[in-house]
Amino acid sequence: MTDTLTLTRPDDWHLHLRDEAALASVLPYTARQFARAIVMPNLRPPVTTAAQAVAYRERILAALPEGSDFQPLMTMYLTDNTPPDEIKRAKDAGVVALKLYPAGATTNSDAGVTDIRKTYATLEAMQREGLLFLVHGEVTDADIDVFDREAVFVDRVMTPLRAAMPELKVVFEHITTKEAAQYVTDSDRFTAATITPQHLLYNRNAIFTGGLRPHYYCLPVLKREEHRQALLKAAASGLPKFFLGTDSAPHAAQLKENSVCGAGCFTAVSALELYAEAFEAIGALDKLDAFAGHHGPDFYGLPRNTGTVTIKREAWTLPDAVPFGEAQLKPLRGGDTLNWKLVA
Ligand SMILES: NC(=O)N[C@@H](CC(=O)O)C(=O)O
Ligand SMILES: [Zn+2]
Ligand SMILES: [Zn+2]
Repeated sequence: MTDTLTLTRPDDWHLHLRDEAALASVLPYTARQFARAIVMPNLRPPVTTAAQAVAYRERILAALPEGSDFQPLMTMYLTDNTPPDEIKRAKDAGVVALKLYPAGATTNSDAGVTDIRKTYATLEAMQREGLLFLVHGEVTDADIDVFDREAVFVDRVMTPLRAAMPELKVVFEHITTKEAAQYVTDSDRFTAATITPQHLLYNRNAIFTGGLRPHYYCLPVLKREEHRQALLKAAASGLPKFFLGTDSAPHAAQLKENSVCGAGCFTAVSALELYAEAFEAIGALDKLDAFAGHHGPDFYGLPRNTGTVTIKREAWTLPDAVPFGEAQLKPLRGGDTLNWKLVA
């Protein structure tokens, strides 16, 4: 049995840091585990311009713990009206990607895209400039069952998008279904996907175990077991198109434990440990290093990190709650004992 695992220092390719006091509360957890992270732009108001992305990066750097060399990788929120000439400014400002939030699909997506064809001129500019396109892959039509929204997105949006923009690098974010896993597996080298720890560890029963469990509610929502199995297979396949993206998405506890519960699981405190648990359960710990530390930078065209981190088999209890500005934040699995621990 493996008891100590040394991994390439990993990056988180999908992360929500929020802003102000909330940012200051959650950033140290990620900066401790990861060298870099793709920072999502769904603030209120969203980060829609290069200038806003630069200002947000400054606020993140200012909130970092003393001595941290964590590097935020900035994204912008695509709208129906993002002008194509903003892409050149974005590139010059060091922005690496734009994010598609279909209007109404998830947390802070009201300003999102109503019809992707409206954005094609901007996507063409991204293809030219080499910026990546990150997609929340769910259709939002009220007549589509919530559990089918990702699979329908593959047919209605992904397939035509790939045909129209074949050399745009697209990351299908936080995939949750066998249809998405299959689509990405079969596609060419311009398409990749991130996978969260919760979608590797849980199926939709977790939301309903002994009562309604708001901390297991995120979007896209957890799916049936057959989908979880397909995601595990993809994550452990060794294919370079699948990589780590926690989608750690903090919401104050009082807004999760509420009559309307916000979507998002907060996993930043123990992200690597949760992935290790998922990979170990299928005997694939040897595949974790490339998933967490190689495939992401390779796809983004960035250098791999040179340092390492070590995780150990050691029982520890995840805190029930941590501060979140003035509020409290409940980590997924808070209060539980985890069997892997990041030690250095
Ligand atoms: N995943 C989630 O359930 N929530 C994310 C938004 C997102 O990534 O869709 C959030 O910002 O809270
Ligand atoms: Zn999303
Ligand atoms: Zn997200």
